[in-house]
Amino acid sequence: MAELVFFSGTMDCGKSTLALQMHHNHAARGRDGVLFTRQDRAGTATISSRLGLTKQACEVDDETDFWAEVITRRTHGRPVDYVIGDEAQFYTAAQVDQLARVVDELGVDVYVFGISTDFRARLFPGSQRLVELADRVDVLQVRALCWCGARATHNARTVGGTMVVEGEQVVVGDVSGGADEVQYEVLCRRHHMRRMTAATARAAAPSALTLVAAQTPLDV
Ligand SMILES: Nc1ncnc2c1ncn2[C@@H]1O[C@H](COP(=O)(O)OP(=O)(O)O)[C@@H](O)[C@H]1O
Ligand SMILES: Cc1cn([C@H]2C[C@H](O)[C@@H](COP(=O)(O)O)O2)c(=O)[nH]c1=O
Repeated sequence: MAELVFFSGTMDCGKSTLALQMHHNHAARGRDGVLFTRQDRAGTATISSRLGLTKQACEVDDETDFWAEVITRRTHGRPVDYVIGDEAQFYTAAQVDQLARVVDELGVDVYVFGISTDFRARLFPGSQRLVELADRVDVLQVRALCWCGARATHNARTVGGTMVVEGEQVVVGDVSGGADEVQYEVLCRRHHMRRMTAATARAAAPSALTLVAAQTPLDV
């Protein structure tokens, strides 16, 4: 039976890598798939993994109708056995409904990848709808780590290393970048709630942070 699976995790935990691996494995067995993404860091119509893989994909925007995308391809003779969607947090709730319909009425497997929560630890609308509708939510097993060594569960937005809690929900960016730029850092819940990034922890207690590197996770 076809299924809608939401593969979720923090930024930088390997979601895009897994999306491209799944595509490779299915395509290698002769299955026909369509790749989608929205606002990838590397540019329009691209799925990019920090491990270096990139693949062309269809860019999703507010007008995209996944039902129509699949029906059109099938009308033109493509079987469309599966759909892979990256950066699914940026999809609209209506688009997630379309994906569920593609699974249920067309028997297409839909595998979507994205972060669940934003820099304020609030669900993105697309992710919320996926949690509501997916047959399964799979949390990626590769652990992204907080600076303290604990499993990172939250995404912080930083400017100059300091966590910010005001701003637009969507600001495309990376976990590394120029010091003054908006960037992101993954944290455990405790340090997200305390707004304690690696830079602020280092400034507050340089020796404690050095210690953390040696004994992880540490109760700081
Ligand atoms: N130089 C590297 N060597 C080995 N693994 C790396 C390297 N750079 C990134 N990675 C791996 O790639 C992961 C990020 O993969 P990516 O698919 O881009 O993440 P996501 O889509 O979840 O943001 C990191 O968690 C790490 O495991
Ligand atoms: C937390 C958060 C993230 N984003 C953006 C930043 C990146 O462009 C993507 C996540 O990409 P990744 O492949 O999972 O690293 O989302 C955002 O716009 N708003 C946020 O709050």
